[in-house]
Amino acid sequence: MAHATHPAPHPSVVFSFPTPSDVLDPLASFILKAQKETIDKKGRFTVAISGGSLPKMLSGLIGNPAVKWDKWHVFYADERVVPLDHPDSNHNLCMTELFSKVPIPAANIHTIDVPESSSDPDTLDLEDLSDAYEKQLIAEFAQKDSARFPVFDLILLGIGPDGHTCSLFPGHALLSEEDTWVAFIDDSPKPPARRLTLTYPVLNHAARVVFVATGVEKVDVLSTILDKPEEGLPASRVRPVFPGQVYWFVDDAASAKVQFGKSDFKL
Ligand SMILES: O=C1O[C@H](COP(=O)(O)O)[C@@H](O)[C@H](O)[C@H]1O
Repeated sequence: MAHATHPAPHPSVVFSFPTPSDVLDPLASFILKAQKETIDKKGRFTVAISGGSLPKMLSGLIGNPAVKWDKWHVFYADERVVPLDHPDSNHNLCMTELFSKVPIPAANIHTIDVPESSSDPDTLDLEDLSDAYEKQLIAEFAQKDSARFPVFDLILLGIGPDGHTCSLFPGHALLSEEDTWVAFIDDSPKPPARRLTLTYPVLNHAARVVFVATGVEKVDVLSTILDKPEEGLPASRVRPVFPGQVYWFVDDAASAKVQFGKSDFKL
């Protein structure tokens, strides 16, 4: 069977700033520009968001009247299978750092189906949970366009010091997932072990993927991701199909060893 040929993905764009706090305003401005372009065209803004250090880096959006929170439709790029109010939950973290501080309608935040204060989330079936989360994505995306995979307007990701992103870990079988939109993992090398994650087919159909990484603990992995993509670390494999684009918002401590060209930030 003949396969459609796609133009090669755009090279990543890397912005580096002196300190983590210098990242906040440019990142917020970038997100606002993406929001405006998208809402002007289709009236809603679909966003996937990670946990870890990322939510705190979105503080430049808090109190900004230009953010149209009622148009945001938020999914989690990955989630730990723990109660939604558990300290390990990415939703709990995003609520604490961002969503509790802004007027986003609760219905626009799509969580996995693990009740708050659930006493034994380990009894929940991971396949059922990932299927249910995929159904939430289908409800948002599949009826609005005929694309085989959802096209997020913006995916906001972090990286671990081992090069993982979402819950896609080095050497794991999930790196080869080509079909499902949401997958589960029960052997995450970083606790907690049981997680759901968006897959590469979803990440690699996004309109924009923004990685945020700061601090000296990311310095070695960032140069491997950007300068040695042939090593195949999970974050290096995020290469959205044309016209999708990857952007990096990093600080100088994290990018100190990066040879890959950096761009001046301008909107
Ligand atoms: O476990 C996770 O780790 C990554 C990276 O976290 P960070 O604290 O080093 O930024 C995060 O992006 C992901 O959402 C989370 O589940």
